[in-house]
Amino acid sequence: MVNNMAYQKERLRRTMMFVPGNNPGMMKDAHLYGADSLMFDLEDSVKLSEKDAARFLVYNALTTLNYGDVEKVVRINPLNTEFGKADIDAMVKAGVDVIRLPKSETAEDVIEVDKYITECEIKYGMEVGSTGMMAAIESALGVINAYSIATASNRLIGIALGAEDYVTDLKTSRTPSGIELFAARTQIVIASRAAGIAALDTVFSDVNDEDGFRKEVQLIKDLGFDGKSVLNPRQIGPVIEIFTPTQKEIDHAERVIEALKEAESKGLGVISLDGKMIDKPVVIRAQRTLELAEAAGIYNRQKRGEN
Ligand SMILES: CC(=O)SCCNC(=O)CCNC(=O)[C@H](O)C(C)(C)COP(=O)(O)OP(=O)(O)OC[C@H]1O[C@@H](n2cnc3c(N)ncnc32)[C@H](O)[C@@H]1OP(=O)(O)O
Ligand SMILES: O=C([O-])CC(=O)C(=O)O
Ligand SMILES: [Mg+2]
Repeated sequence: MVNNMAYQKERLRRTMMFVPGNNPGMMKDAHLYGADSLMFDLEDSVKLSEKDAARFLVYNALTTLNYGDVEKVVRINPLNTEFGKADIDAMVKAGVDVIRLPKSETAEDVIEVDKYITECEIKYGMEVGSTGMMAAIESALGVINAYSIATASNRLIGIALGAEDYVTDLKTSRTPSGIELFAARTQIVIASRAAGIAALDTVFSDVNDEDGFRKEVQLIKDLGFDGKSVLNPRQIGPVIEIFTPTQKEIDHAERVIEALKEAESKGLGVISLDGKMIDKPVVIRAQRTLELAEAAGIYNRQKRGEN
């Protein structure tokens, strides 16, 4: 690994909205809906005859439109297609934040893309390492190799599940309970945590089924994911709502931290709050709740005397 500077790893990535790279109308307004990240797609939403035109459109969108603070991600075509290298070259040149590699199966897949990004950064006089990367895992082999994929490059900000391709590889299909994805989801979250990067869940295809969508979002939050890929602006609100700490959770987290301070002042390692034991892991979770609330703009730790 040659990169010496890594693209910003930590930031809110609750919602990453796919935007088809051949749809200028959607690209123009995509940042107005409140997604944390936009993922312009050059891969499976673009047919073969439009690959070059889509690359050109996304390049122009990235270099001429102002997407503000929204993170800009581009899903490229894999390097074993005739489009992969041209996609990387154009997106690095455009100054994209993150390149998403679909269908990552091995660490070598990631390393190959990392190396080509480095070549392009040098070619365009950019700082090596300034382009981030994420790897989508969409096959049984990818799931087996999740940890080696997640640790293959310093550029990686996260790994993601691509469930439509994954269930096809598994010779099954998606069900309302999501049982067929349980092992892959768990493996991806564990691998991402062990690697110190984010875990992003896959799309939910029925954009009109809000109840089913909410159930899935709650499930993936409980499993430990940081966020979810979404297909439609209507899916952004429910994810943000479910991933943002409630006032009750914030109040409880503050009381936990107060209880810790009290325990410390008394020279105790463990203290009870409402009859429940408060020890170090509970305090770490409370701190994370406050960090997430602060990142979501609904809490100010400094103002509340926390740090
Ligand atoms: C397995 C995979 O690889 S999945 C990844 C690839 N797939 C994609 O990228 C698909 C992205 N999503 C879409 O194309 C669409 O949202 C669909 C096809 C799912 C649904 O389309 P519609 O029912 O027409 O959407 P809907 O009526 O809710 O659109 C409302 C508005 O949101 C806009 N919009 C919808 N989806 C998106 C999007 N993904 N990005 C930006 N804008 C969008 C529409 O342009 C429309 O704008 P307007 O009111 O200014 O005309
Ligand atoms: O990455 C995603 O969520 C969409 C995708 O390509 C898949 O499900 O195969
Ligand atoms: Mg896919």
